[in-house]
Amino acid sequence: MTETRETTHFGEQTVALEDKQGLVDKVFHDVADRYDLMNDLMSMGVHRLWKDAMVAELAPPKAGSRPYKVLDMAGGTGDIGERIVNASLGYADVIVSDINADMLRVGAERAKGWRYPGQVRFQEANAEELPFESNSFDAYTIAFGIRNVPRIQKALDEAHRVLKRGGRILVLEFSQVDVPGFDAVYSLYSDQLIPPMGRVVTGDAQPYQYFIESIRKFPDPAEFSAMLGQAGFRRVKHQSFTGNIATLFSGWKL
Ligand SMILES: C[S@@+](CC[C@H](N)C(=O)[O-])C[C@H]1O[C@@H](n2cnc3c(N)ncnc32)[C@H](O)[C@@H]1O
Repeated sequence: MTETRETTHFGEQTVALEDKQGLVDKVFHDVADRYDLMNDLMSMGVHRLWKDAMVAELAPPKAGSRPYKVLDMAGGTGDIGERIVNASLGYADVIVSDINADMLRVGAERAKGWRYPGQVRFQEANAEELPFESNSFDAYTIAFGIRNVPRIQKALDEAHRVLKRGGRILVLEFSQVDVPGFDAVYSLYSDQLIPPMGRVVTGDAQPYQYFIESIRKFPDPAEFSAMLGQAGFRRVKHQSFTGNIATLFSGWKL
């Protein structure tokens, strides 16, 4: 009898579901030290505007009678965590959590120069199995992280579990560009320029080949919104940025 193993995609490749995380971890291990520089180069700095827009949508409080706790999952080098704390003028308590210790190491180093370094904690964790108590966070954010997680639905279920009632999830992710005219230019840029740029900056084109391919495999906004609904989130909505290059999803645990 032949055993059938569950498969998924790693970029354009089909891989066993249990192998994907190791492959993803290697990608981010390889690029960790150059990750922030590459983000600026690849997006020509625009990722900063999308991240600012995400944090503006969250609008974290600047004061209150109890702590405002945020889990920034797949938080990598801490861009979102820093922005949330700054937007709250140091009031928010943020855990930047990621499965990759190298990304967190770079983040912790960067945090030494931040305005409110004491308000951000870095903690290694897998989005699929969070080591946090149920009903413990006011907000859960994840930027450009969810498409890398092998079992996306499991991660969304976990996000719902750890949020308090009344808590909010925000997911920022790349999407398929389908604006006539712009889609061809964007495809050309993604396929022809980003991997070679990755080779020059990080010494390896492969991780950036994976980044491009993984964007193409990510569910479209309607499908992903349905997954948020399946996890229990309500009032799910999304907005697109820069000709649909990125999409911000929002949902509430009611
Ligand atoms: C493209 S980076 C995004 C980093 C950061 N949020 C940002 O916007 O710059 C994706 C991150 O997802 C993390 N990641 C991948 N799989 C994960 C998982 N199962 N659990 C937690 N983090 C994961 C990677 O280690 C990586 O740091």
